[in-house]
Amino acid sequence: MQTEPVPSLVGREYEVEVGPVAHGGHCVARTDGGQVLFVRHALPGERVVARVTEGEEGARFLRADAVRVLTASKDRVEAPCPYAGPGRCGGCDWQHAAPGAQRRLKAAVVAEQLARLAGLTPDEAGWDGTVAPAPGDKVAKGEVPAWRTRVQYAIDAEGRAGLRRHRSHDVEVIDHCMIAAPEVSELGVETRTWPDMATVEAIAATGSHDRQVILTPRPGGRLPIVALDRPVSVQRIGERDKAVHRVHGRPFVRERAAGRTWRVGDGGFWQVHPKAADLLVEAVMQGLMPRKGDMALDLYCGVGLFAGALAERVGERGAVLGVESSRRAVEDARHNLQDLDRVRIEQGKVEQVLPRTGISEVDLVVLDPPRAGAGHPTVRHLAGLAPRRIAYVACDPAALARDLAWFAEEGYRPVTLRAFDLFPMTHHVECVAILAPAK
Ligand SMILES: C[S@@+](CC[C@H](N)C(=O)[O-])C[C@H]1O[C@@H](n2cnc3c(N)ncnc32)[C@H](O)[C@@H]1O
Repeated sequence: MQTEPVPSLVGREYEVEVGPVAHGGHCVARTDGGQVLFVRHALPGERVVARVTEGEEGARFLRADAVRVLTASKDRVEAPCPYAGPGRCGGCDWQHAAPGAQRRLKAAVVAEQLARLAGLTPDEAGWDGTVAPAPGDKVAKGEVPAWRTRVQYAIDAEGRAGLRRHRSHDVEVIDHCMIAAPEVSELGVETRTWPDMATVEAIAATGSHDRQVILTPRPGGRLPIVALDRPVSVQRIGERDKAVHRVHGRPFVRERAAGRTWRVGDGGFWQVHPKAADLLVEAVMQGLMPRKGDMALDLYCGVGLFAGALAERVGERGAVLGVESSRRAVEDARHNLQDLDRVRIEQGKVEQVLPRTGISEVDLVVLDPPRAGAGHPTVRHLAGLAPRRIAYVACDPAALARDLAWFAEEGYRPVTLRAFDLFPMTHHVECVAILAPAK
């Protein structure tokens, strides 16, 4: 039996009242017929014409862009970036919101996720309900902090650099990204052509003069001849094997944070905002209050940032075990922390490594998982180790809230929660929750 195709609603326009902001940065609205719309480029309380970008009749929800604002929110500003707006660059989704409003929207999302997925009010989570700007970021209306120390440019068919459009492979060609750090813009990726490249990533390390450009050729692309305006390290990722070939310079950058230098190789995780690493280490250490002789875990440790800060505090009698799945990051972590005898780094997935360590008790845990969160088995295992405190660093408030619900089941509750705006002009937010036994 043949089924009728469901009619697409792409391109259909609806005049709607815009409701609250949701996880993912869009606002929620409803059509007269009751269908839910996730609207980008809108703000809560506005009346807009929303044009559907994805979805069909009867779908659980439709995605849409606000293409005309009929009644504007007082939080609306003219987008400072010429590439922002419906159908344009997918990088910044909140260029049209005043900086203070962006942080209030992020706070609303965190509060909603905590309530819905963990059953916690801000008070119960030990949170003052605010999102703090990163130190030194411009926060006045119309000002844009240039915070991105790592930018991955997509290259179009004509070899021009740009950024991807929202939920699309199309490239919005740009001549300047306003949120890119000046040291990234100075690399000149946007001002030259890259005929055989699929992506070009530009990295400007914080606190050192290291710069790196990582080239990923199109299938069959030539080994590029790279003549950038300044000497930088250039890598080329092999098309088939994903192996990295050094074209020029070093295969890593050195970042400075928490009083140490960190080697970070290609593809290795490092916080993008230049103030983030220091800020998060400070928040984690303030919350954990490590003591001499403590045994600590740094899970999802990357190149060893929190393990290093912990090791210096737990001293000779203490010990730190870091766990990280990326082989390259583990090599870097071991290199970065080689002067600290009491640190060990295990390579593998946290959920697999933890059960086989044989450790039955720890004092402190740092947990900094990717967007998916840690998950119930890891949370259960950690609670079984009876730590005095756990610091959970979260780039996704939904994953944090889900894991907090598991922690509650296992007898741990948040004592403090802080939220930071480490991704201005976008909907992303970073949280640090400190957990302790509920008693
Ligand atoms: C958000 S980063 C945190 C890195 C580090 N804590 C930092 O601040 O620089 C998450 C890290 O977890 C690693 N990772 C992802 N899934 C993992 C897993 N299942 N087990 C262990 N590490 C994992 C990633 O390679 C990445 O380095």
